[in-house]
Amino acid sequence: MHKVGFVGWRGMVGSVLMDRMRREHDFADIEPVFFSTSQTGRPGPDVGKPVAELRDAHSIDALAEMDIIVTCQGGDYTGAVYDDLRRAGWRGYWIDAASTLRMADDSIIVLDPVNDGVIRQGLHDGVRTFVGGNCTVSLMLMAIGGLLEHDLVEWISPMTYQAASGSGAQHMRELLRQMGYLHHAAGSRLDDPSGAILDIDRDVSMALQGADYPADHFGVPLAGSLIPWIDQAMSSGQSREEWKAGVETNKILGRHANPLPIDGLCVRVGAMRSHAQALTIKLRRDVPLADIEAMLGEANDWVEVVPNEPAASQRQLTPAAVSGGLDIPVGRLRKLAMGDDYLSAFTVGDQLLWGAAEPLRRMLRLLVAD
Ligand SMILES: NC(=O)C1=CN([C@@H]2O[C@H](COP(=O)(O)OP(=O)(O)OC[C@H]3O[C@@H](n4cnc5c(N)ncnc54)[C@H](OP(=O)(O)O)[C@@H]3O)[C@@H](O)[C@H]2O)C=CC1
Ligand SMILES: N[C@@H](CC(=O)OP(=O)(O)O)C(=O)O
Repeated sequence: MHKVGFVGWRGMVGSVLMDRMRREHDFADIEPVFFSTSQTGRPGPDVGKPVAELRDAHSIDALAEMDIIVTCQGGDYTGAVYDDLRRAGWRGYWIDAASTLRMADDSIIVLDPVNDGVIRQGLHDGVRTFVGGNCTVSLMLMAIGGLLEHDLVEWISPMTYQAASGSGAQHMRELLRQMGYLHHAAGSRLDDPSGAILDIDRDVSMALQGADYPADHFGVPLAGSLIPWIDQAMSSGQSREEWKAGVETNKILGRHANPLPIDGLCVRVGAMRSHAQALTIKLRRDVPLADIEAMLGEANDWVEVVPNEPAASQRQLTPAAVSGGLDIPVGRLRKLAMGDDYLSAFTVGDQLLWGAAEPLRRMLRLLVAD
């Protein structure tokens, strides 16, 4: 049985991964060993079988005993141990949620419903480092994999609406505090439907702009507003999150020689969990909408084509509808006024599942099954 070390299992992505693995009975087929950067010696989690106490996640010797390491601990941790572990001669498989190693020459970005062939070729070639993709990239590819499979895409411009959960647990808490703060600013006037809305609006606007607005983590208001920048600035004028869309998509698809142009804007909105994105897709040729819908729906077991109708869009194409599940709805499909080879799409997915934990879980299963 493979000895599998887990690091970062109690964080947000890690907890979702543990939950999925328990549900799918994945622990039955491995010998799990749990590590911590802060709680060495404490009891391990309940995974339905006895596990040893937590080991030190910074001990290269302890890590080197593993056949496979799965880490959801974050980029700083990967940066702190990965090179030392490899230099110590470790030849095991490293499966990582962090972005640190994504663009390394000797790593593969995993999203097997889209790039199973790339992953299997990599395994055959001796690749030992497998990294989950950026959440919006993975969710976009799950949604429009059908068009890419049929080589129908000339370029894509994604405009994202990313949830607070993409920034981590403390940011989710802060979003709720911000919502509560604004509700409090409106006060009991909310109970009077005939009251003057502009009075409420004035006080809420003052609260939004006031010095006491709770924004320690985001730095600026998210509830009642939005944030049109995610991650660091690049010299290209893109945010790093926007840069990832192009480079990661092309690496996932194995399109090194002939990369697809993919570029747009990434925006944080006041959704709790689950990212949405609007896509403008330039097709290589005019294809009837019914054919496009059929290709999208057949691409994998999780994508669901939503009819371009008000009620279905409002009910099914929202963060609230998909959070906690693996479904990837895609809708608002129509040809744009620019021409019949311009397609619009809107898609949403739980970024902690297909956007983070699920591709790692499936990579682990692939290694264990081999
Ligand atoms: N959030 C997201 O949507 C996505 C995140 N990722 C990537 O995944 C990695 C991990 O992200 P995320 O899960 O958000 O990180 P978290 O901050 O939720 O967890 C990381 C680690 O923090 C430590 N920790 C300290 N205090 C607590 C606490 N009170 N509860 C739980 N853990 C605590 C734990 O380590 P220990 O047990 O060692 O103390 C934990 O493993 C990052 O590289 C991120 O970029 C990738 C895709 C999406
Ligand atoms: N940056 C994403 C979450 C994330 O962690 O992305 P990455 O794994 O590419 O760093 C967000 O803020 O929504």
